[in-house]
Amino acid sequence: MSDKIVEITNANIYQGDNLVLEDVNVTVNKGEFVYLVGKTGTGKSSLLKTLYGDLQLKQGNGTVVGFNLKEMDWKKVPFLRRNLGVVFQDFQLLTDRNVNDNLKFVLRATGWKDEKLMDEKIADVLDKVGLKSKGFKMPFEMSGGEQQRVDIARALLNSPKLILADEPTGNLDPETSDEIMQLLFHICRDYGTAIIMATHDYIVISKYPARTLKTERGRVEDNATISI
Ligand SMILES: Nc1ncnc2c1ncn2[C@@H]1O[C@H](COP(=O)(O)OP(=O)(O)OP(=O)(O)O)[C@@H](O)[C@H]1O
Repeated sequence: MSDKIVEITNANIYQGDNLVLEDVNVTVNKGEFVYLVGKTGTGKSSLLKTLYGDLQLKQGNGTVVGFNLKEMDWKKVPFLRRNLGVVFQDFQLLTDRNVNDNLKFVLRATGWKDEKLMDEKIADVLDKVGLKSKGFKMPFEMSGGEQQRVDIARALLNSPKLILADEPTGNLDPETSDEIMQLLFHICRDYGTAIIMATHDYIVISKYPARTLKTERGRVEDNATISI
């Protein structure tokens, strides 16, 4: 695979019959951190959904972590998902089981079988997000920031080259947001993981500046200047 983790060219992105984004051209390289901003309803989630195979790319071309979105047989979407990590605002942890079992559930669902290897992998990702001793906690016993760390740990399980994060600090107070941003930048810098993060939080962007894509008037503007 080249250093291009995402390459979208001349893409039109639809929700049903509605054209949401026109002539999208975006390339993201290995280890790059990219923000995705834009007013509510301008297509940030639609773009992310296209990248993780939740919305079919009908027009234009797109490659994500080596998968061709246009020619991809939809049975291959699970394979695409195994090669990228997705982090959401609302954590989406299974509430009936502890952190270890949440992570094991994902490993099993993505084809892992060896218990020892799974336990090692879980210990590794929890260590990476600073939750080494928290594997036996239930989600409801954890703060919002800790739950978001578990969500990030889950995204790291299959050593993805790309993490897509949809407003990962949306439910967090400023201090906890800061910690999550430091963690995401650390993952990006130290493991070479490309990260695309949709956000409305311009304070976060000003504190942690990076390339910014903006959805506006049906287009994606690259390296947009944003005003706070
Ligand atoms: N499942 C759907 N079916 C039909 N239209 C949809 C669907 N999801 C979103 N849309 C429409 O597509 C457009 C883009 O929505 P999208 O969720 O991508 O915007 P967004 O920028 O992510 O918004 P937000 O910041 O509120 O999350 C909106 O007009 C929305 O109403």
